Amino acid sequence: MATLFDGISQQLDFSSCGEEGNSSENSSDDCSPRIQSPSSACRTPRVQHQSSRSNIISSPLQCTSPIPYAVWSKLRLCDSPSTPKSLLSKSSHPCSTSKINHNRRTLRLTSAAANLIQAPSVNVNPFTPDTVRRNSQEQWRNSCRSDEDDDYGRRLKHSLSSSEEDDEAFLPPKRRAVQAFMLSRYESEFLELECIGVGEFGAVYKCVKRLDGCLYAIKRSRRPLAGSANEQLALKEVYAHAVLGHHPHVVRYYSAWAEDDHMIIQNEYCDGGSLSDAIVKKQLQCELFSGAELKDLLLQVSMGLKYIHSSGLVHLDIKPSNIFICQRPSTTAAVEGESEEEDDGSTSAGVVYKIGDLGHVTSTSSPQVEEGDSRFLASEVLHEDYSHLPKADIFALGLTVLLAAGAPPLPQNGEEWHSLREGKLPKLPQELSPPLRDLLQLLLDPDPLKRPSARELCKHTVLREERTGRLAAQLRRELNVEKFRTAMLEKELQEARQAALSPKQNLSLGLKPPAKMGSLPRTGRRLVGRKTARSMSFGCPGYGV
Ligand SMILES: Nc1ncnc2c1ncn2[C@@H]1O[C@H](COP(=O)(O)OP(=O)(O)OP(=O)(O)O)[C@@H](O)[C@H]1O
Ligand SMILES: [Mg+2]
Repeated sequence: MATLFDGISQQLDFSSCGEEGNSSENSSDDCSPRIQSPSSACRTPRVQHQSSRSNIISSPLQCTSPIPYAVWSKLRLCDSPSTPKSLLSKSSHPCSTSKINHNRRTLRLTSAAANLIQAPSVNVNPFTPDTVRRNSQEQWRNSCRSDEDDDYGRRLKHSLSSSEEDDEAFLPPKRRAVQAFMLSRYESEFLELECIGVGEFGAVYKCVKRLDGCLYAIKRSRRPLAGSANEQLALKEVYAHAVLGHHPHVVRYYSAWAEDDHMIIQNEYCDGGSLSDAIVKKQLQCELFSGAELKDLLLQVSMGLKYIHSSGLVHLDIKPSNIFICQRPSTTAAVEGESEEEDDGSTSAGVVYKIGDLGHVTSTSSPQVEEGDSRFLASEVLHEDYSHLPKADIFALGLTVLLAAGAPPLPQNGEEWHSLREGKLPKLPQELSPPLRDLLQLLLDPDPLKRPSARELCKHTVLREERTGRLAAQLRRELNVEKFRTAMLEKELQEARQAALSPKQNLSLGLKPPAKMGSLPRTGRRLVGRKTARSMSFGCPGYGV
């Protein structure tokens, strides 16, 4: 088995993706202005052998237990008693009907055969907001065009011809024929639109799911996983997502599976990119996050952390490139799932921050610490004191907010690194309000016990005052509307009383009886045809009949 993987890994060439040697040194969390075109920087690492190894991973009860090699092996479909057989039998069907013989030449795809393996087209979800659909349409068209241009067939042809020798060495001809006509789950279920990011662990692609027509972020491990440290990280990420469930400030997880010895994770697509991207963008525009925006960021991420910590887990890799942004339409009400205590739904900036990249998550009770980015590492964790791990996340959050406030790139080690851990804040290009500055100072306190917990941050007056002010303004507006409505009702009531006193007089004058009390139209309430659907059948100009 090991030899087979060696063979396969040699064929999976990611060197053109700009991913090799992507250490934290050149990671985007430096937030130094640099423009990177992800699509040019990373060409899609296509799976060259579309093997039957594809499986959904179930989360174990103990999410941070060590994962032995044997567990990973079980994830492979070839070894699984159920899925592989069904997949293989499905995939072998077109092979047997098209009578592919095992001669090397006939393995090359004819256009007819390429049609057989054509991936299904993409459904359009009628519930997708128009803006999302419009933005994606162009990308879909481009992707479809390249598919139509036989790009996919060409890729498969190439993969088949370039890997023939390896196939010869490792696979019996019959299986090779079956594999040639297998579509990976990734290819058959998703249409890849673009590469949106490359991290230490994997590359992330913006994809549309063919079935539901919605956008997803699909993360694919860069290197084959078997037996590697990445295997642990990949599984940790999946376990953590599965255990955590849904929270508005944690990137939502949909599914994960192993494919060709690579882990694939399907997550919610965050249309605003990462906080790191947002910081770079601001720098390029010579702008800074305002005090209110910084407080909003701090509060929202604290809410996500509060949820993670209350589940007995810690993130251990909080940094700008692991915080994602979703643009929230201004009309949207409270974020689903947030309690009133936490969020009144009046987020000023119209963005929702979400914690993502759960590859370093571990449990607080039996921690297995895989240190994250050293620039954000709390001193106590470096010294292997794991007794206050949630406070390490708070420390990293403090540095993250400082970067958003315009702090220079963080040191990886050396004197400056230590000085930050002694509570010396870096110089900022803007003057923060004293309460916010003091709060950030507290987040970076060398003593983890002095740092506030995520729960405390969620209730902190410095962070909540913005929201409280906005909430008060909103309540004032609503109160004015209600006052106006009451005044109208009182007027109506007065008219009704008058009419009741002299009904005969009204009749003799030919006046209509007054409207019933309380008949004042309320917002969004229809008085006529309430039970029927709205229609425009009056031939009004401007409306199609
Ligand atoms: N859900 C998402 N929505 C939008 N963009 C995303 C999403 N997930 C990841 N990205 C983009 O991909 C980049 C890398 O993602 P991620 O942090 O999950 O990978 P990683 O390999 O674990 O990174 P690292 O270990 O360097 O932190 C992010 O910085 C971001 O630009
Ligand atoms: Mg990351």
